Amino acid sequence: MKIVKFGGSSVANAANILRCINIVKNKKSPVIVVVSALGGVTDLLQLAANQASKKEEAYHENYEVIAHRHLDIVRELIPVNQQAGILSNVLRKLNELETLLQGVFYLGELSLQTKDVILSFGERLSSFLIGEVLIAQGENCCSVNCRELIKTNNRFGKAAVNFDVTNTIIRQYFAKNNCDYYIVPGFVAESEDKFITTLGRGGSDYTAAIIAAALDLEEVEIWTDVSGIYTANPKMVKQAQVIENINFQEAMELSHFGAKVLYPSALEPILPKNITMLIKNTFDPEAKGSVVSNKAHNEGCNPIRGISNIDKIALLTLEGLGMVGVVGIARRLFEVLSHNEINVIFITQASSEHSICFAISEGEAVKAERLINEVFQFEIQQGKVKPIAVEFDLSIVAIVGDKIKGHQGLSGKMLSVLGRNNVNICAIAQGASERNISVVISHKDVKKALNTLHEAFFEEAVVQLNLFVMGVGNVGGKFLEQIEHQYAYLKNNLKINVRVVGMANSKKMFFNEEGIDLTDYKDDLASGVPVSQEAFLEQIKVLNMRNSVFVDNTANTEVAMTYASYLRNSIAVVTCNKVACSSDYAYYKLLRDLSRKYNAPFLYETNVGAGLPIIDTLKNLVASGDRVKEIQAVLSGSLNFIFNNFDGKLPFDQIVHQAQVEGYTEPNPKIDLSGIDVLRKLLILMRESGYVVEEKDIAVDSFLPEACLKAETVEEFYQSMKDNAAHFEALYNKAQEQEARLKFVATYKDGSAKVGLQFIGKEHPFYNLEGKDNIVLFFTDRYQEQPLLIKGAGAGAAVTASGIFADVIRIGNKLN
Ligand SMILES: NC(=O)C1=CN([C@@H]2O[C@H](COP(=O)(O)OP(=O)(O)OC[C@H]3O[C@@H](n4cnc5c(N)ncnc54)[C@H](O)[C@@H]3O)[C@@H](O)[C@H]2O)C=CC1
Ligand SMILES: N[C@@H](CC=O)C(=O)O
Repeated sequence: MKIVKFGGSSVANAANILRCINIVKNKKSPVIVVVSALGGVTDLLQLAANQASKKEEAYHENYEVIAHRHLDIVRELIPVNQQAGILSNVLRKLNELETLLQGVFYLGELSLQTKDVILSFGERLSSFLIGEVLIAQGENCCSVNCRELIKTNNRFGKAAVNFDVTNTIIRQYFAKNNCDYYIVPGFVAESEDKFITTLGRGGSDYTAAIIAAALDLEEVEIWTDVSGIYTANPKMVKQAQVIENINFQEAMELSHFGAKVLYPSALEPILPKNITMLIKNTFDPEAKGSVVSNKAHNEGCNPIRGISNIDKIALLTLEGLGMVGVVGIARRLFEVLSHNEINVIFITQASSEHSICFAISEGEAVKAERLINEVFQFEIQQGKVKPIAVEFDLSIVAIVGDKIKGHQGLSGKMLSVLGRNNVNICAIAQGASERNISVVISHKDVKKALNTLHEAFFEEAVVQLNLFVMGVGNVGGKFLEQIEHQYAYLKNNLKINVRVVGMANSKKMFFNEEGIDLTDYKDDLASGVPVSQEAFLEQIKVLNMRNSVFVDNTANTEVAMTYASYLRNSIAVVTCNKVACSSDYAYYKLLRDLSRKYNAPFLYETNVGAGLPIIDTLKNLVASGDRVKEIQAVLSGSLNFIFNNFDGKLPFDQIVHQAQVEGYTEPNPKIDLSGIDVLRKLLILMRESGYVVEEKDIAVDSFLPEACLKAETVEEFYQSMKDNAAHFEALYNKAQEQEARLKFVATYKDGSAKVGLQFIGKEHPFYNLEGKDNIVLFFTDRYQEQPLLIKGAGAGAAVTASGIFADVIRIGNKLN
């Protein structure tokens, strides 16, 4: 004999019922088929009953929906010539239901006992219909009256089964009947006083388990709408996988903590008898499913079997100095909850006994608050205990596994991955069984927490980075191109999965939680919504994704001023925009402090020398105790390019334009030519060397004529260069006369810093600096005679983008 149980979604409509019948008929008979109510009907019955008890006429509309759903199934699945008798039976049951609801409406009262009768109609109707469909198909099928089979006490709503009586009745029933199929309504039972009772949440699974245990069957099949118990809720975690084998305790723990595939009560009868439970998908019968058994599973070495969550939780804290060492506080607290049937999901108590903290379902929090404050009224008046504190909008997330107890560092790992992603933990508990570690967190963080933990415990090999890219121009565009090109390499070789989730330019912003397709992001971006810095950050906060990185590829001050908000939300910042690090020292310091405080990387390697490893090298020098005493550098790729190419033949402004077209200048080339860009870079190098300096501490010796300096727009700037062509020619000629080359040099020595154009002679190491190259010489305590020298291409979209890319990979490597 076999036993299978179909959940509500499996029997939600005619098509699904036929699927179930197909599954059943593929099994060797006899088969006991336990069914739930049609999907959604129990909720509708509950709603209608509540509405009726509040004298809301709307209950009738819900009743009508219930009636039609069942009548439709008769019409769709029973041949017309056989419908009459079945329809009249269904209508009789529906009339009974309607009369009951009317009674509740007139009385304005709904007892638990009446509610059980109303709810029982769901399973009674579904089982009757499914039995009749099988009979109509010519099968030898018995419809079992579950009230005769399962006997309980009178605790309506969640009756306790009398196993002695029930087991005997079940054995006798199946011994004396000889059907191929037995259709049993789940969830419903009868008290010894002959009242209808129900078995509580997950009652149909429980019914199947009770029958399987009574008959000593080998296995119970639970057919549902998912392919088994997953490592996490697959609706929240895309990478969740089915757990093919799991033991009873782990399954119990996971289901207690919200894995809704089965309810812990369903395991109780089968656990002592070692009956296996198989969880299968009605909509994918070929999928393997999950086997729940009493076997220990040692395959692999992952001590965590799954991660689950319970939402809509409230956390209540009773605290006060008057609690310390006083016997009976906990008893009084939990007694009042128990007397009022308030289920406690999670408890933790500080060893100081100064407070007890526990979690219950949010819907019961207001009632619990009132009851507890009444119980402790005296202590509260005396100031010994504070009125109970209630926090709403919380969830519990638990990691579960039998082998947790044998592994060190799992709670540390759990807390650190959550902390790194800015998930605040309100309370922590590790069950005495050490089979789970659970934390209470804000509901808004649940998805992120589940994904982060899943990544850490199940996908350790690959870390996911979620990028939000501001600025997709010259540099930003190349950056996206490089990501697209390197995506597979990063995933396969570095185990970093880079996904661009949001992007913006100065007009529009666009988000796609699944990752933007970088092959044609331009259309997506054009279809986006108007950008604002606040809205961009807000959307990132709403998405609340793990390992989020904000990448600034603009030259914009407003954008630079948002970094603090990102870091405060534990969102890493990578930037090639020099404005933030060269603004007030206080802001630069704040950003570095926030980065440390919120464990959110703040990386800006490309601020000096584009893709050259200048800042990282400097950081390492300083961190290892070296001291920078002198800096000599050519830090402008565009100016180096311009003076290398200006030979007095082509006008100066045309060479500048060429540098801009090649992508070496700032969006506004005046920033380069006025020396501001180089000043910013020197300022950043000095700050990275440990000096507290401001912009005003660096002297700028500009080579631009007054008119160029006064130009307000890019067009005006070009015009002014054209107008002053003679000035630039004169500079060139003077250099020629001195057999020198023009280089825009940045220097720092003995507390004095300056930037300006210099005539560099042949003997100088800067003389042969080619194209758009940069060079920097660091004279330090350790590099006294021979400076540390870094040289190479210092401007250009591709090299800059690769510098930004390197910063992003640094973040990924740190997480891996
Ligand atoms: N070109 C180079 O060699 C190097 C450039 N950089 C830096 O790269 C940054 C970008 O330079 P390019 O790509 O050449 O500039 P670009 O002008 O080509 O691109 C700037 C992008 O930022 C966007 N943007 C501007 N203001 C914005 C705002 N308020 N909100 C949203 N988006 C905004 C623009 O729409 C555009 O997509 C600059 O900060 C520059 O200093 C750094 C190192 C080297
Ligand atoms: N405009 C800059 C580019 C890099 O910062 C330069 O010319 O060096």
